[in-house]
Amino acid sequence: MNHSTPPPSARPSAPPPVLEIDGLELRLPAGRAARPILDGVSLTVRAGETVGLVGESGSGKSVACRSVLGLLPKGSLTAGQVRVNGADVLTMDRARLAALRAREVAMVFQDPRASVNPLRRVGDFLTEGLRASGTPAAEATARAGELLAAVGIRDPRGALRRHPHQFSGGMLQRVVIAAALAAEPALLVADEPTTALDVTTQAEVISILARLRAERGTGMLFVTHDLELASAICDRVYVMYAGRIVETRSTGELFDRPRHPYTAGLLACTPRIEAGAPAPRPIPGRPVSLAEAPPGCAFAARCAHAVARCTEETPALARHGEGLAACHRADEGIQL
Ligand SMILES: Nc1ncnc2c1ncn2[C@@H]1O[C@H](COP(=O)(O)OP(=O)(O)OP(=O)(O)O)[C@@H](O)[C@H]1O
Repeated sequence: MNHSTPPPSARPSAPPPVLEIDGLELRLPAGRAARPILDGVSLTVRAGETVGLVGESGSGKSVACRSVLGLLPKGSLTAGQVRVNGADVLTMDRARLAALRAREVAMVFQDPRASVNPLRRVGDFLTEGLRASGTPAAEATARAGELLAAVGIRDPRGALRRHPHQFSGGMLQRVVIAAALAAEPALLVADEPTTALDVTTQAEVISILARLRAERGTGMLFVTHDLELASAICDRVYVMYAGRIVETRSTGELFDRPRHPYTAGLLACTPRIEAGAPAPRPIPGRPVSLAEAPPGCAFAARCAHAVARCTEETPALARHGEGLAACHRADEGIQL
C-alpha cells in the first residue's frame, strides 16, 4: 500500500465539509427480518466541491442521497451519522428537518415534473420559499426572475406566469434547479438530474450546474449511473456496489488508474465517441443488492480477477494511490 500522499481531504487548505456521511448502515423492514440496504457508507462533500456517486441500478445511490434530507423509507433502521454543516440529520426532529430542507440542502430529482405542482404557475413555485421566509412579494418575484435568468431561461418574466406543462422537460429541469438555488443552500443533491433529458439538453443542464457551482461555491453531490457523465462535472467520485462504497478517488486518477475491477468495468462499458476508442464491453452478469450479496466481495462473481480469498473475506476500503479501494488485489498492480 502507498501511504506517501495524504488524501485530498487531509490537506490543510481543504474547504470545510458541508456533508459528511459517516459509516451509514441502513436496513429496511421486510417481513419479520430487516433487509440490509447500505453497509458502512462514508462520503464527504466540501464547500464548492462536486462529488459523484456512481453505480449500477440498485446499488443504493438514491437511498444514500435521500438520507441527506432525512427522506428515508418508513421503518428504516439506521446506524452511523449523516452530518450537514456538522449537524446529524438522522437525529433531527421534524422542525429541524424542515429547516434543513428549506435552507441548507436542496435536491433535484430525475423527473422535473414530479417536483412541481402542475396546477400552479412557475412563479408561485419559485417564490413560495422566499415568501415563507418573509421576503416581500415584489422582491421575491424579482429574485425568481434573476434565478430563471441564471439557469438560462430567456424570458424570465414570461416564464413566471406559465404553468409547468408549457415547458419542455429540459426547461422545467432548469426551473427546478432555479428553485433549488433560491435559498442559497450549502449543498445541492442532484439524483440523476439529466437522465430523463435528451443529449443536447443534458449537456446544457450539466454546464449550468458547473457554472452555478463555480459562481456560488455550492457543494454538490451528483448521483448517476454514468461514470463518463460524472467525469464531466465531478472533482471526485465514489463508486458504489451492492450498498457499499468500493472505490473513491479524484476523477482524473479514477480514469487514469482505477484500482477496483468494478470501476474498470464501468469505464470499459461506457460508449466513447473519440476516434479509435475501444468498443464498449459490458460487465458480465447482473448487479446484486446488498441483501443478495454472497459472503466476501459482492462483485467477485462478476470479476475476471477474483481469487479464492475474494469469496471468503469482504475487502475493507483501504488507501491505494491517492484514493481508497475495497479490493484484495488492489495492491498487486494487476492490469485492469
Ligand atoms: N422504499 C423502499 N422500500 C424498499 N426497498 C427499497 C426502497 N427504496 C429502495 N429500496 C431498495 O434499496 C436498494 C437500493 O436502491 P436505490 O434506489 O438506492 O438504488 P440506486 O443505486 O439508486 O438504483 P437506481 O439507479 O435504479 O435508482 C434496492 O435493493 C432497492 O430495491
